[in-house]
Amino acid sequence: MNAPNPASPPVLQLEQVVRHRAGRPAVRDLSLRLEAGQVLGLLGVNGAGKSTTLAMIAGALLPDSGVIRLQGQDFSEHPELARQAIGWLPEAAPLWPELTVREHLDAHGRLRGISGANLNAMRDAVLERLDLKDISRRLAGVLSQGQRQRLGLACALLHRPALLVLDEPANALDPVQVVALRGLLRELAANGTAVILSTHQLTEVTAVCDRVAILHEGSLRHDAALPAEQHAALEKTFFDIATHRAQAA
Ligand SMILES: Nc1ncnc2c1ncn2[C@@H]1O[C@H](COP(=O)(O)OP(=O)(O)OP(=O)(O)O)[C@@H](O)[C@H]1O
Repeated sequence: MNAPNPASPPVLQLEQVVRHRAGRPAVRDLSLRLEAGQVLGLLGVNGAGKSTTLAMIAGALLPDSGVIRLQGQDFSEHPELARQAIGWLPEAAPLWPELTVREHLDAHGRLRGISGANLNAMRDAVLERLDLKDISRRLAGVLSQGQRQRLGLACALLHRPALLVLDEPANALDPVQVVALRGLLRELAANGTAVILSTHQLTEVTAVCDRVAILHEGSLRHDAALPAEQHAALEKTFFDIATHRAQAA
């Protein structure tokens, strides 16, 4: 996908980020960078630290130490950056059951200072792109799991963020929607959006990611480009790390 531009800072940069949860290290000394147009797959066994990492990137959790930069700016000094530059889909899409699909998108837009004709255009674009047009007046409380997931994605995408942070985005999607999601992520990347997605599905990573990072016990054990000829090797790399057969990369 897009080659890094040496003149502009990376969209996302983590420097030696540490985070404890319930007194135990959940993320240890994590350094990572992501350029515009890259799609990074974040892998790891249950409890490896993926969701904790994504929540810190999205600004929902603070690191204990280390720095997170967004487009070159220290996140902790510019917390408002998250709202403008990041679209986040957490593990379970946070929805209000009593609001309609359309009202969710309007609320997300207004939170980001978007209104009027702009908001209408942006809302209609994501309703169309996420195949939500026919159910736009339905309450979130009666949506199926896959529809909820698509609404969560639509909320994350509405304001056209520079960085999309997706925790298990294919969860609950049917095979047709999984393929549509792959196409959407490729299209966003081609237009310069940086994407980081956590998943347990190695097939999702080989289908859309051009880089893969593997966390194990909170530490980054692998971070490399994923050219098509290495797709078959990913399974071995993952299992070597997950079963402690590999040394730290
Ligand atoms: N809310 C929480 N309170 C306390 N500890 C937590 C909390 N959330 C996660 N942890 C702990 O932090 C560590 C990392 O968890 P995290 O959810 O980031 O892993 P994960 O890789 O996303 O796992 P999974 O694949 O199961 O979603 C685990 O040891 C987990 O038990």
